[in-house]
Amino acid sequence: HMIPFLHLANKLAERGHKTTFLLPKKAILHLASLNLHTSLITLHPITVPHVEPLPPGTQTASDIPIHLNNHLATAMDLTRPEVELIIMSLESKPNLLFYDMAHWVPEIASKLSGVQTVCYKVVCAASLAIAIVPARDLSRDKPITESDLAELPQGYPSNNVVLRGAEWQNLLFIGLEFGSGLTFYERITRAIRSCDAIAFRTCREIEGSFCDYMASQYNKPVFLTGPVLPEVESTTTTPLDKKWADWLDQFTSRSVVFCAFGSQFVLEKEQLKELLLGFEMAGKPFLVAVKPPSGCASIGEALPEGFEEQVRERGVVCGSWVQQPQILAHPSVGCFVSHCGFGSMWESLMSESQIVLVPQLGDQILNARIIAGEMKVAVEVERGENGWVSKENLCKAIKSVMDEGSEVGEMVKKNHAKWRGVFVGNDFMGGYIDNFVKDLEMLV
Ligand SMILES: O=c1ccn([C@@H]2O[C@H](COP(=O)(O)OP(=O)(O)O[C@H]3OC[C@@H](O)[C@H](O)[C@H]3O)[C@@H](O)[C@H]2O)c(=O)[nH]1
Repeated sequence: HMIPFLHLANKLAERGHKTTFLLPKKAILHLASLNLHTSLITLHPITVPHVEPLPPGTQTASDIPIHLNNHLATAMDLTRPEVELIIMSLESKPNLLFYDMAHWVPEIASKLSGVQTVCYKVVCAASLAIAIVPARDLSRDKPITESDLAELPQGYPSNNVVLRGAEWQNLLFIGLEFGSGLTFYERITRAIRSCDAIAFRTCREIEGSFCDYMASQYNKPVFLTGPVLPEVESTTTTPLDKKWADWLDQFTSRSVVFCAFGSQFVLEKEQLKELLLGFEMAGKPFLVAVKPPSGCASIGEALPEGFEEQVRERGVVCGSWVQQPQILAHPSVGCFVSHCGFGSMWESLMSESQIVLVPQLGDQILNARIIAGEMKVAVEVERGENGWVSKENLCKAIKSVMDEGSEVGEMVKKNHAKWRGVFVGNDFMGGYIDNFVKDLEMLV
């Protein structure tokens, strides 16, 4: 979630505003190149205390498997004294404090008169509206079941942007502990209830009704920042590494399939193998950048036998971080196979690639319902009954958007071009940020 906060700081800096951004040291190393206004944005380190059973040195969610995030939230809560000290010692008193899950930030703000707080949400508004609203009575003494969730909260504004059948299991985690004795539901509702304004990284054009629902549920103003993405071609952005630029350059326009699944999700080894066979089967050049699967120290251990030999001329599998926005902007890339994390969703919508979705977590499934189901700009890969994504289904989805003359491919391409025209035209993003700044000025 730190990347979109930094993108927002860049947009505020373009308009002359200063930000001090508190984040773990490791994240500073990773994100420093995204800071486009070093004179106005200070990346200030905080120390993440060790909490058992986290591996020593854990600093961010991408360091650990997702089931340990609960303990990382506890570690985050333990940074409170340091965060408070840093805020109190800033040269000039801030006007605004932005936070996400650190529900205690407004208590710090209350010690400084006239400081307003904004709870900034960088997942789709629908994912909060469907699960984390007062209309749901998810108090602790009642364990949450799939059937509790499957009943939509009263007034939820859609029958399409929903989960179906076993997909509801993906939301059961909201009833589990998420740091310092709070459930995820309690943490997020507390964080939202205590802010002065809620902000979403979304736009009215696709999520207006969900934002209105959140405003009425929490009785708070809701501000929208729009997608908040840097201009990839900008001279201030780091260019794509030569290694990848050279590799992509050898292929024809829009012929390469690129796959990435975000900063958190770790696949099972057998599922990754199956997906890789699906890429091979689709017959297009491909670049897959995913974390090594669970139980594997390196991506090499997870490759099907003889795979590297077989795909040598046209396929690469990389087990580390690549520059996703720059890769998506490369003219050889024609298809993005994505987990549909909210950041990747926006980056794919702004790109000219066809979009194939393999959503994993609850919010990603809702994002997929929005962009594949409602906007019809993407294709979601069909899963088997047990949740398995077969090589045949992945191959089918890729071919449906990449093969010349495919009706589905033509349809999503046309719809995507229409929406892309909205998002990149008429200073759409700039307009959202200008309005957001006006909203903030009214708040302070
Ligand atoms: O190799 C990579 C992988 C990812 N990235 C970048 O990392 C970001 C990933 O963000 P996403 O929101 O797509 O996905 P994450 O899985 O990391 O996010 C998390 O927060 C947002 C939620 O919607 C997701 O469900 C949650 O997993 C993107 O900006 C992407 O460009 C890289 O630059 N290189």
